[in-house]
Amino acid sequence: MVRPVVRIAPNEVDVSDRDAAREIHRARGGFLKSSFYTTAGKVQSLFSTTDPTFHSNRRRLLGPCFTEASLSSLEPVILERVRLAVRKLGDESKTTGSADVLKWWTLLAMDIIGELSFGDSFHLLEYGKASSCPLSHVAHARQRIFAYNKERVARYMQLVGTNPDITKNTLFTSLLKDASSGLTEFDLTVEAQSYITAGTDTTGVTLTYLVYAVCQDKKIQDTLVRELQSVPDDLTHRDVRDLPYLNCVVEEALRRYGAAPGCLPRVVPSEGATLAGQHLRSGTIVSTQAYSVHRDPEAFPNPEGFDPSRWENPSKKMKDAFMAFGTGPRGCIGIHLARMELRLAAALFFRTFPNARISTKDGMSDSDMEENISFLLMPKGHRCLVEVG
Ligand code: HEM
Repeated sequence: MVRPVVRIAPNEVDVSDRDAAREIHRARGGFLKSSFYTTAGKVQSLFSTTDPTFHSNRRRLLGPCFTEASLSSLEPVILERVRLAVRKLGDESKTTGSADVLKWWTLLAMDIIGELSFGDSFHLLEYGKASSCPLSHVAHARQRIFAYNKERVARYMQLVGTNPDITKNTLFTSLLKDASSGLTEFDLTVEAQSYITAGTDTTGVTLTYLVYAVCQDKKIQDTLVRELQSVPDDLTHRDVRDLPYLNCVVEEALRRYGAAPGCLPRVVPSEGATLAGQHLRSGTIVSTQAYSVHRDPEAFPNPEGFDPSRWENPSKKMKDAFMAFGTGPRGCIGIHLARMELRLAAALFFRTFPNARISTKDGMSDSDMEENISFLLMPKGHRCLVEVG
């Protein structure tokens, strides 16, 4: 029997029960983010803050920028980047015999979030790599990156100030035009930086495993390709948003390979709590993980399998157990953006390359795709080579 509450440190338990997970993450449940999220220098962002008042104020300001309606005005930018990524990986496959989808999807996600934040992409897809631009040493050069992003935010703020009508829309445009938002250049830089961190590898890696999993199963690939034949070559999000099988593939990729499967630590509130029948003292750290909840065999029979058809008619148990984007008020603000990117990129990829297959060139094998999980998921080999010809 799987135990739903397991002690993993003197003051920390892992919780894998889906109802307990909902209880921990629900609105006004009182389980705040733990100090795990506190950043060096204690600069607070929507993502990192542990203060519920700061969080609800910031979410109220930033949330409306991420609705499906707001994102639809940004779709041309996203679509242009997705088309470029698919073209570039096709070119790479033609020239070298295979293309690394992990690389291209990561550059794609970073370019998109850069352009949506600053009104200008990082142009990483044009470079074909991240190492020749100032964002290369993410772990070692936080301050340099912050200064770089601050300058880009300042440039964009100046543009909005001098020429509001012809300035490209970004995620921040409405906030900049509304002086009452009170967000400063510093605040916007902090948020943009956290979007880049939260929205790049997550989307790039999920998309990579989606391609990998579909290419592993001919029946799934054929079904998806057949459905995509109904949409035009110059497809837009409207053409693919409600495609039933594509959406099943995206949901199953998020369930099985969502790139944030690790612990989301929270603190038990002052009155203590009983979770899955276990009483926990105030201050205990409780961590849920999508990894285990997504493998609950009661909700997802044959949980290790990749089976998009399970989403054709999802049960309440499945919906309750799904937490690829977290859940509740601290759930992912980028959920609609991520789903839009996943649908567009998966659709355009399999529409353009219906015969795509995982390469065996340069020693590429399933062991490259073994799942390395810390907070995020990353394929062990840091690559996923495909042949698309
Ligand atoms: C497939 C892609 C993505 C996955 C799997 C994902 C997953 C998650 C998860 C699990 C959380 C909750 C984290 C926690 O409780 O510790 C979260 C929060 C967040 N995500 Fe995402 N994310 C994705 C894409 C994005 C994108 C594209 C953005 C771009 C802005 C983004 C921005 C954020 C932010 C700012 C938060 C914090 C929200 C808050 O606390 O109010 N994510 N995401």
